[in-house]
Amino acid sequence: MATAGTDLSFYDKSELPEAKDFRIGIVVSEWNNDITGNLFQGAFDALTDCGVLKENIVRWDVPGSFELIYGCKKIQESYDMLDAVIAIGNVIQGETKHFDFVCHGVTQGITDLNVKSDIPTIFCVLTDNTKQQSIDRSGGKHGNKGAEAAIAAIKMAQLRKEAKF
Ligand SMILES: Nc1c(NC[C@H](O)[C@H](O)[C@H](O)CO)[nH]c(=O)[nH]c1=O
Ligand SMILES: CC(=O)[C@@H](O)COP(=O)(O)O
Repeated sequence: MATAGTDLSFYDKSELPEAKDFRIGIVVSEWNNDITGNLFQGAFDALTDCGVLKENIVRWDVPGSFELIYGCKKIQESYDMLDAVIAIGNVIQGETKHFDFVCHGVTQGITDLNVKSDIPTIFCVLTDNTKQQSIDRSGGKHGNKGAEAAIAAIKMAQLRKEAKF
């Protein structure tokens, strides 16, 4: 099922766990910062709407999506009590194959983090053919993928919490 026809911002709070004690790290790429800024705001607003305290959300910025890998690794090492991390980026196809390598690299890197780390890292990286597709998915007609990522972060933090017992 494609994003088209869905609302990335939709969630039902009644279906979500208590989130007031969760601590969330958010690493944001500066490339296409108009888009990533909207994704961050969507994530932040959804997290706080679902009960996460503002003081329990920490944001780090990195130059580009490829640096999300290192940033997400280091934020986990720097704050040893995080319950989930959200990686926010926006990669848009240019003239060359660089898009393919950045997207593959970020995907593999964040996958590796989820394998090696005890803290879930949520993949909130838009990999779009056009700027309009990115606009549509960061608060436009398809909603905000940042909100979707926030809900995933809460659910995975709860899964991790329950898995400890
Ligand atoms: N073209 C985009 C990039 N490119 C930069 C890389 O992510 C990386 O910062 C650079 O190769 C240095 O290591 N990054 C994006 O996030 N989005 C793009 O569209
Ligand atoms: C994803 C990228 O690095 C890309 O946007 C850069 O553009 P170009 O392929 O034209 O160099």
